[in-house]
Amino acid sequence: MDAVLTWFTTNGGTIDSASVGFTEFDGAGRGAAALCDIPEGHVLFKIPRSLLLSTATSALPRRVGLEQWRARKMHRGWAGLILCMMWETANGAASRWAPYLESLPSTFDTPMFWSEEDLEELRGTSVVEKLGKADAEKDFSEKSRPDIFPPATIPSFYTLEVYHIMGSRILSRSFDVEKDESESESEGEGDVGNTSSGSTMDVDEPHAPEQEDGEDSNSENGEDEGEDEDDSIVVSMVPLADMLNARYECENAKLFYEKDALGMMSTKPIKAGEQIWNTYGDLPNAELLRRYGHVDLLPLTQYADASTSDPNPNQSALGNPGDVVEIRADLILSVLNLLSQSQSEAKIKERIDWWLEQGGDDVLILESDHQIPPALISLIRLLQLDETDWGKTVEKDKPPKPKLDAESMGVVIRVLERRLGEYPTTIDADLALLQTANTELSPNKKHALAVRIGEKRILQRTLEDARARVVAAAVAASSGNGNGKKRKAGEEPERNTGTKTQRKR
Ligand SMILES: C[S@@+](CC[C@H](N)C(=O)[O-])C[C@H]1O[C@@H](n2cnc3c(N)ncnc32)[C@H](O)[C@@H]1O
Repeated sequence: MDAVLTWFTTNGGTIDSASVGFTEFDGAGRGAAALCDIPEGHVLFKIPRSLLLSTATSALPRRVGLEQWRARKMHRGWAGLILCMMWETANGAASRWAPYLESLPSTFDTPMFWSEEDLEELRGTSVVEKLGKADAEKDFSEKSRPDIFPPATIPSFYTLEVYHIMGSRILSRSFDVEKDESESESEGEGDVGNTSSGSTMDVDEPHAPEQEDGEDSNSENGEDEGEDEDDSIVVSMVPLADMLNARYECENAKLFYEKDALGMMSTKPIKAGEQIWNTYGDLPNAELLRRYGHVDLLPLTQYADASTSDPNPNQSALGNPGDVVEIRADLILSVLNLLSQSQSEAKIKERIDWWLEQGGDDVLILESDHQIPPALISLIRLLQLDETDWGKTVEKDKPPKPKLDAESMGVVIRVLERRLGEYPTTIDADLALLQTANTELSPNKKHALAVRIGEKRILQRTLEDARARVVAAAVAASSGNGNGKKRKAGEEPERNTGTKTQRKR
């Protein structure tokens, strides 16, 4: 840490060392802490743009030749930055970033580096299919440029293993930085630095209203933005800013653009001794684990009474409030097939294509509010339409309203049941394991358990609520609902306002 801090300050970086100290945190590696009470809006440290490591600042792209660099698509995705980081490391002390690169980790707790046995613990979650290991390996072989390395350095600095290490450093530490147009034009760099947006951490305009975080990449090699790639963003390693840890909704500092530098500024008052937290976007545990190798566990009040079979409700009610469950559209299709409600394959494809063109997603997201996502209902209804109504829907150019009738509620329940069945273990078995074997479990197994339990809690509660609604609707229907109107089981009760009810009376 001392070496990197000295390098930072001797190369133009500034740290308010009366306010901020860097230290080790139990289970979270290095981080920053407040040395005195810090007010909101205070600049903790400043990183000159020249210390950012990216394809715009490394000399490698120009050395390879900008045309070649582009022709090999090194300006897209993360392959270019990975190669720059490998090359700068191979340059040893001659690299401008040598002490910084030496300070970065070379081992990671992310599932990318897990054994098959540990990965099996994540079955049912979306983590494994998003690892992008094969894509990264394909990139390594296709965009291979061993010729730019001195031959003697190849076995240690230009291997698939090092490629994965650099990819993981980018995944867990990079920032999306807007290109400084004036600077790049004056240096004649043009758009060399273009690369796809894949980082969770981003930089804000000073005092700008809170912005949505940039869309995350789904693959480790950051390649999947394709044509929508934002050419004004450069994925960059930002020394020191990448030393801040993060925790769900704890952000008290953020990186902001300044004229020739990026400034880490407090976004809230921070008390002496408190940790200084950046934000990684308050991600669900599945994504935190995939990108950063840790999970967030906070008290979840809505699950305090989580399960009657839970021997220790306090412990099991820890989790990440930002957890979600992903439901793939093909699961809905297979449920409809089972219920013999499906159209022919060609017709289904036509409707799915139309749904995607309308901006719909092929992955539906359940959140911790346990509401059935309107998009899920709308998609189910779209797939259930007869030919006449499908024709009318296309004419109207609008997907069906997310109105939950009895038929679609039946499908929703089957989809949730099937989704829950994709995990090899039940939530009660997981909670029992957490209770009985917590201290014996390896960190990987504990992390996988936290991800699984978080997702299953959401699924189970959403399913219970949906089933309760069906029962309530059936009871109301059999009693005539008090308004003379019969409802089918599962159909939503009319949400009368007090005034309406009075009028009816
Ligand atoms: C941007 S770096 C932060 C600095 C890092 N601690 C270090 O030693 O360089 C992100 C990494 O920090 C660790 N980390 C960040 N927040 C954490 C947390 N709340 N709990 C555990 N580890 C955390 C994870 O290993 C993550 O991959």
